[in-house]
Amino acid sequence: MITKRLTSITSILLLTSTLSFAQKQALRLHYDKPAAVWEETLPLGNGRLGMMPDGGVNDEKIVLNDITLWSGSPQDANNYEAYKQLPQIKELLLAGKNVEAQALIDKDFVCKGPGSGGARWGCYQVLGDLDLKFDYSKPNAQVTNYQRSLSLNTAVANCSYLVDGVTYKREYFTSFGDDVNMIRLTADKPGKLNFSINISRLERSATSTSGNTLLLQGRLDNGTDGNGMQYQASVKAKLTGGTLSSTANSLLVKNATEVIIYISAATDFRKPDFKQRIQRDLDAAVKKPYAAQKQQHITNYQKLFNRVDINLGSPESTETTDQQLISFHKEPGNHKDMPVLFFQFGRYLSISSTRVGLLPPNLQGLWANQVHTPWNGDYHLDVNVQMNHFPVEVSNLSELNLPLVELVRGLVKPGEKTAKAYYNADGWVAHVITNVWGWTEPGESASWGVTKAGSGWLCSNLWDHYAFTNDKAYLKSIYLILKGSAQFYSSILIKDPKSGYWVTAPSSSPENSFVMPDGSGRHASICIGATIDNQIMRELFTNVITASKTLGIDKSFSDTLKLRLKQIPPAGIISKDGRIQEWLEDYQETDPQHRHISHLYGIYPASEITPDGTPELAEAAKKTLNVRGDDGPSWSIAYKLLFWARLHDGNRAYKLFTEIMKPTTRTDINYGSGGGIYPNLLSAGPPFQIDGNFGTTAGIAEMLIQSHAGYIDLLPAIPDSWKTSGSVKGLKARGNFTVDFAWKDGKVTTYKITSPDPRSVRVKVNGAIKNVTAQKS
Ligand SMILES: C[C@@H]1O[C@@H](O)[C@@H](O)[C@H](O)[C@@H]1O
Repeated sequence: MITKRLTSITSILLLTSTLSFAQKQALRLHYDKPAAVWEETLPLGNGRLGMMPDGGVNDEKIVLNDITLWSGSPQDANNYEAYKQLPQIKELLLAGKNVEAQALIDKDFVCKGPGSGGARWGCYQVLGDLDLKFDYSKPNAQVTNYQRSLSLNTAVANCSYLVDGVTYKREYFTSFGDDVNMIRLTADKPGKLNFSINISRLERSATSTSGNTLLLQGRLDNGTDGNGMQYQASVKAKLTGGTLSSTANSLLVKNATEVIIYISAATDFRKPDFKQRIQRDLDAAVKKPYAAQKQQHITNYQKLFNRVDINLGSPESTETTDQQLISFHKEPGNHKDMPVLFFQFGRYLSISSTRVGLLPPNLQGLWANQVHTPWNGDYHLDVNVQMNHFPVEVSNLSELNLPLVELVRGLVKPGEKTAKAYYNADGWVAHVITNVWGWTEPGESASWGVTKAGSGWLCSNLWDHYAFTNDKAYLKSIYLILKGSAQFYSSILIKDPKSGYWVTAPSSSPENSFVMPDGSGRHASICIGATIDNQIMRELFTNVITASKTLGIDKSFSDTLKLRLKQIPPAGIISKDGRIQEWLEDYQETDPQHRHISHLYGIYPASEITPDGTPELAEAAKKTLNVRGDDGPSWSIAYKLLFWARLHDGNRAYKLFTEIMKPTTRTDINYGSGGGIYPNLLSAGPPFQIDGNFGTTAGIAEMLIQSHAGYIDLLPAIPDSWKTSGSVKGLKARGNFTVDFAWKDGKVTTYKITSPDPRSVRVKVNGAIKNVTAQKS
């Protein structure tokens, strides 16, 4: 009886009042000292430009970024003779000679040239460093009242401190509106601001001034004649009081009371007129009143950020964020503010690191302080770039999936060449890594480089955007991408006489290897029909069949895929010891705790293995995860969190959240264990790698709402520590539904489901699945 009444108008009223409390949450990162290292600086960005100020009192260093700044250039490193080796490679594999097949692949079936290790492949690079050197009347005067913060509600950072009776304030934002970086400095006593402005870069740069404009210009190495991408940053300062002058390579501010610094930057990536654009943006920004610019920035940012609220019933912590992280890791149960802060920080990072019409977030989003970034700061396709987009749909930032869609669309043509060169196959393929130059070739080593799950996995992200938006026009616009990928996998399958299944060959499970079962103790990576290939094909073929039906096209191709679904291996095969096999054969792993868990792709992002639909496989998956352990780079722990959430074990998922949230300062490149979170809440591989942030954000949402199993599931994996009470506003479910709900003692008390096209929807509330009618949003 109660439940029935609760879905009426009264519940909605009840709900709305609860949520208005949530909306007032102040979400910020804050500290009581300047950043001592880059991993303590505050990330600001507007999806194209970025800056990370350290808040230094005497010397402020601000690292600048532009998401398009890449060295290297387009190249064709396909080995067009490679497909001729395929018959022999397949023969060796079917004969169980995996090591020999791998050797042949290393010889003739990888990319030509140095691949990702070469200058032509390129890497994402830092733009430069802006340095502000301050003169205070009493140089070594004591600094007091220091505070530094970043508001997630406004995407504005601040710092302030007191020196010699003068309060100095700085405000920073990367404008969502004027598309320039802006820094406003004030002193509460007239004429107290004295500092120099310098800009520099470690290499390939020239700093100069033209009038009172400071310029940093250069050209990166394209790996051929050295004349690669051009870039420029132009800096202007607007003063209240005092004087501005310039030297050959710096600006000098004397006796000012307020200074606004504007940094406009761009590259010639798809923009030959980039210099005009920089000047236009700079001139326009300098003319506008600051308060209006700041308000415009906040309004544009909040259009995305304010769509979602989460409240776990605890007030904002009073500790500084670095202290809060330490306290949380010590006593997770007592600090429910951290999951909310970390979740919303993930949404903030999505909004700040990509924008429609440009590039998706790379391994470091868009924040880099090096010329040579770890793993080239590229787009890894065997979990990393996909994980960067795991949270965007459910956390109501759907349009931020579109830059990835366009990156993938750009891989189809080069991917068709690669499919022909290596497999003489139809369709298109991409392997383990790509860059802004359209790389689809295998990598330079067989041990990791010939995994071809990347393109199929990307299609899963593309499908998700359709599943969550229900946008048929979008589906039509991506259909040929999905079809081309399905064509590739379908056309390279061979029949494995031993298992009778049709499988991919050569195949491999991302970056993992096994012990040869021939007693030689040798290790190999190359096999036939790795589990992830089978799971990706099952999901992709099913999606293409659904798309062709929805669009009323391509029936014959859809029928070939229906046949293929009967021929390829199932989503999971249970091994002798009760786990999900990573490979078609029950090989012994070389590293049972390996960071990649690719054979559980069928649980997330796919939904081929579910507790209700495939209970045995779900149990086997739990065994697999228990052996894999809870350690690894942040992305790996975040992925395990997602699996346990999909397996509906909220407490285990929460335990993994606490594992992720361990404070770290390590920055060495580490493949194995490690993980951790830096004082600025960015996630560590180590080093800094943003997929841990995004994977965890998706994981928190997955504990509160799921919609992949054919119904909307509220609180599917809520941990005990969140059960007391809480509320959510604006999370999304597949079918283009927006869901607000609240709970008490682990039970949903009220919920509201809306949609632009209201219709009946199945929802699971407190264990019961029912049909309700969504309301018009
Ligand atoms: C960027 C790198 O990508 C893969 O190689 C992962 O296995 C590593 O852990 C790292 O995340």
